[in-house]
Amino acid sequence: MKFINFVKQEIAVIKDRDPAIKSTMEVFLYPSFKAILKYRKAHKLFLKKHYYRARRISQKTARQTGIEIHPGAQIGEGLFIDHGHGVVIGETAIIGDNVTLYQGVTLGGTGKEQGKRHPTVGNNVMIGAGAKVLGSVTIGNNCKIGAGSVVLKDVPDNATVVGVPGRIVVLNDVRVADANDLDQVDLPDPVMNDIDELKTENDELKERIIQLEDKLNECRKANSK
Ligand SMILES: CC(C)(COP(=O)(O)OP(=O)(O)OC[C@H]1O[C@@H](n2cnc3c(N)ncnc32)[C@H](O)[C@@H]1OP(=O)(O)O)[C@@H](O)C(=O)NCCC(=O)NCCS
Ligand SMILES: CC(=O)OC[C@H](N)C(=O)O
Repeated sequence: MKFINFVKQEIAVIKDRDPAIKSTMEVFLYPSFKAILKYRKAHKLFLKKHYYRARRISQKTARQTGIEIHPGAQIGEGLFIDHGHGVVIGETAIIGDNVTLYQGVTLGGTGKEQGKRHPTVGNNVMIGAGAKVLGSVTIGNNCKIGAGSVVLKDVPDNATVVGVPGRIVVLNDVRVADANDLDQVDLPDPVMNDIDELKTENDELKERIIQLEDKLNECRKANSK
């Protein structure tokens, strides 16, 4: 993409997603602007296997902006990183289009995986301040990851995830019941429920046997007359 088109796109993206911007010129002050511009350059070098030069750009940019994007990460159009401090995007992360990240977001590894070890993030996703998405997990399209969450599992499309570990609280615009909604004192006990059902069944069978024995005795009496 030509530089002028990149600038136009960035202006549109930031004006769309950040109510704090007041004038077009401010776009050049955003660390996100610099970090993404430099990432695109570093990524091209990475694809040509110029790994050292690519890393040199990304590390220098990290020092200047607080945003560390590994040149190997794959990033779609319209990424916006608001504020930026302490954002880390790992080598095998894949980010779709129109994604917003706030400060302190990590798209990182768990330290337990090799190869593809960073998250895949869908389109139109917002990841809140300080959230950590770890491992080769997939965040679906149109998801919101709450500030401060730690997400370790796949998230389906159209979900809001919050907490540590992350849990789905909204799916397809519907509030999802979760462990928080349970009565923590009288938790349901599935084994006890099964035993209760078996007891009831047993009582019914006992009753049935008594009825059949009564009938049998009546028949015997009738036959003996
Ligand atoms: C998660 C978030 C996106 C809201 O998404 P939403 O789909 O509109 O969800 P809701 O606001 O309906 O919240 C759903 C539930 O999650 C809870 N919740 C929301 N955000 C949460 C968070 N970050 N951590 C823990 N719980 C959270 C709400 O209290 C609510 O629970 P309740 O129904 O028991 O009250 C928003 O709260 C958030 O965290 N945004 C991050 C923005 C950010 O990082 N800003 C920094 C700017 S510098
Ligand atoms: C600090 C903060 O909330 O930032 C989010 C966005 N830039 C805004 O001003 O609303």
